[in-house]
Amino acid sequence: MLEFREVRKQFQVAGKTIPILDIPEWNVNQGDKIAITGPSGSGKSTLLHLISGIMKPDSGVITLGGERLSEMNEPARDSYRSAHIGYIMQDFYLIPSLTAKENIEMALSGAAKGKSRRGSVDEWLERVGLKDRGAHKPAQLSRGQQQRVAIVRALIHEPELVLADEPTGSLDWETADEIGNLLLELCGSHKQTLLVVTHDLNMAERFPATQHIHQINRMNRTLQVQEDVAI
Ligand SMILES: Nc1ncnc2c1ncn2[C@@H]1O[C@H](COP(=O)(O)OP(=O)(O)OP(=O)(O)O)[C@@H](O)[C@H]1O
Repeated sequence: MLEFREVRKQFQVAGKTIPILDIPEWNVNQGDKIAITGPSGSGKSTLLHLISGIMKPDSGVITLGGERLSEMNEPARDSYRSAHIGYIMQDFYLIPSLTAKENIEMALSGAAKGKSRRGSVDEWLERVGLKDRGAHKPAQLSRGQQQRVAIVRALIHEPELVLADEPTGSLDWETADEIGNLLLELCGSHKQTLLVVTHDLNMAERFPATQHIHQINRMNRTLQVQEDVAI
């Protein structure tokens, strides 16, 4: 469902070009559940930004669900993302002035407003243990509860692909455990593809597959060989 071919991404910083990702070939199948691990600064978030179309690669082809995402313009990538991808960001990005329910409803548009195939917003809130919290604003919720709202917002329109960037990064271990289980449970019973960037090894171990960014990124593979030699 997702293919990378000769994808390169670099950034310009203070007049210098810094290569970040160089991915010759990477394939993800529909329904795969993959934890992506790797050192800080190795390009994990950049990888998710490329997959979601938030960023474009400098060269190469990214194909998602049979569509060439890397060749779309920004509005087309944005509308592709809202229709097909659920993105759980590290800092939740809930709108502070809206209630939990209103934050979730934003992800449902047109005919789907108020209800998805897998139930109403209230049913989703109940499913994630927030039955009585729909009218609460983000500041009135704990971080774990805010993360549950962010998860429902990302999943309620039933995207084929779910991306999560450090979904347990700022949570205590017990809450992190619950959130990890919840994500796998909600995506597991459906043919949804789930890619999670995480530093949390407990979380990664729970996934059927773990891929280190070094395995995906040719440049990082070279770097790893050098590190190994240095050791
Ligand atoms: N917009 C940008 N402009 C310039 N450099 C950037 C930009 N975004 C990311 N970088 C750089 O690209 C590299 C990879 O960043 P990225 O956030 O993808 O790493 P990461 O593996 O997700 O790190 P972490 O685990 O710390 O979140 C870093 O060196 C970062 O400074």
